[in-house]
Amino acid sequence: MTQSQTQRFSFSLEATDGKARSGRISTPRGEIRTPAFMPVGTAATVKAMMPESVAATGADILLGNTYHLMLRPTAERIAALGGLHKFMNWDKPILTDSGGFQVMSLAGLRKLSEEGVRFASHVDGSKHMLSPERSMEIQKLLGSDIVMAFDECPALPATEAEVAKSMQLSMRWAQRSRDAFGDRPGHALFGIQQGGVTQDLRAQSAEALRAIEFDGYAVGGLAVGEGQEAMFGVLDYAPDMLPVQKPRYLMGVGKPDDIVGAVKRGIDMMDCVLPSRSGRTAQGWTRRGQVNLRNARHQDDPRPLDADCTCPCCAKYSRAYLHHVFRAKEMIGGMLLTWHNLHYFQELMAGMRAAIASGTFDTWEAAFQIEFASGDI
Ligand SMILES: Nc1cc(N)c2c(=O)[nH][nH]c(=O)c2c1
Ligand SMILES: [Zn+2]
Repeated sequence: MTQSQTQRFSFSLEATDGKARSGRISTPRGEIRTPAFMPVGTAATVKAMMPESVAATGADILLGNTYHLMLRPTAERIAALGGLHKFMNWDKPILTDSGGFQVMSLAGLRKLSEEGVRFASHVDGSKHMLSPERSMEIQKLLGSDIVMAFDECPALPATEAEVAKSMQLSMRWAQRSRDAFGDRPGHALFGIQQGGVTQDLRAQSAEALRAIEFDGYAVGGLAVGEGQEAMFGVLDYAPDMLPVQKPRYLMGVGKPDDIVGAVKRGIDMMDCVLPSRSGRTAQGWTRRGQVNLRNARHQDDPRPLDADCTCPCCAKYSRAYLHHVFRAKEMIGGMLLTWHNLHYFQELMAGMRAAIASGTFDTWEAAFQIEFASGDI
């Protein structure tokens, strides 16, 4: 039986180097090499990219947003059309978030209660209810391979008492998510650790999640404006509170240096809109830092964005061309630069996986930090 025909969800830890880990997640729809970066496919598309192009960048898995898909075209319609993989022509693994985070950040008229969140759609104002049970139902209808528990991520600033109350609600919702998810061979349910920047609350959350038992564990409540130093401060201890043999997923991260720092601290999976959102706004990410292609300095530059990059954008198009098409508001600008950014993020992950496997992560990281900070682009 080939790996892709496995009927179970499993994680094998293959190498460690300090706290950094490399491994493989096996799912019925294929393997996920870790550490892994997940492009965000919000409304059943990674914006400006064909699915084949997303796969060509090296992505083994992508993320779908439950909040957006439940509102439009609805989970029931996607299920009737064969599920999210068929609907968006992506046959590799998909992780869906629970919708809770986006309801609180995007929806109108939100009312939070023990039951869940009542809200008005940002699309048409229609009224909806999202609960642990409804979130599990939606993610099952979508057919996602990795389902996220329904949680509440407190907005900053928040007092420790508010963070504690929110975390305790999320742990009750985690149990309800587990109960509603049921037994679905080949599909995984991940719990989400909360607790803000308070170590004791993080420990209480980890203990509660371990008692419920999940197939993987996310570190939530970060990348919400706390800043890199505070985020790393939490990551210095929070991943260690989670089961060693299960995947650890840091939600919503991040810039390349955030990602490297998270992997260094034991994170296996991440997702972020940054590379695709940046690609549409003329912001290129490279091994030597970030570059704004709308800047006039590029208008006569025949060089590729990154001469060391093997993506189709850098292979065939100049900075001058990218500058022009962004200035002219041509669609191809976003297409090319999104492809480059996603390619670079996957190259970053591949570099870390190889460095961890060969026990040279510290050397690799030191070289990354010097080059990334150089700004020589
Ligand atoms: N930065 C974050 C991004 C996210 N999508 C989430 C989430 O979906 N749930 N819970 C979280 O704490 C969270 C944090
Ligand atoms: Zn490139």
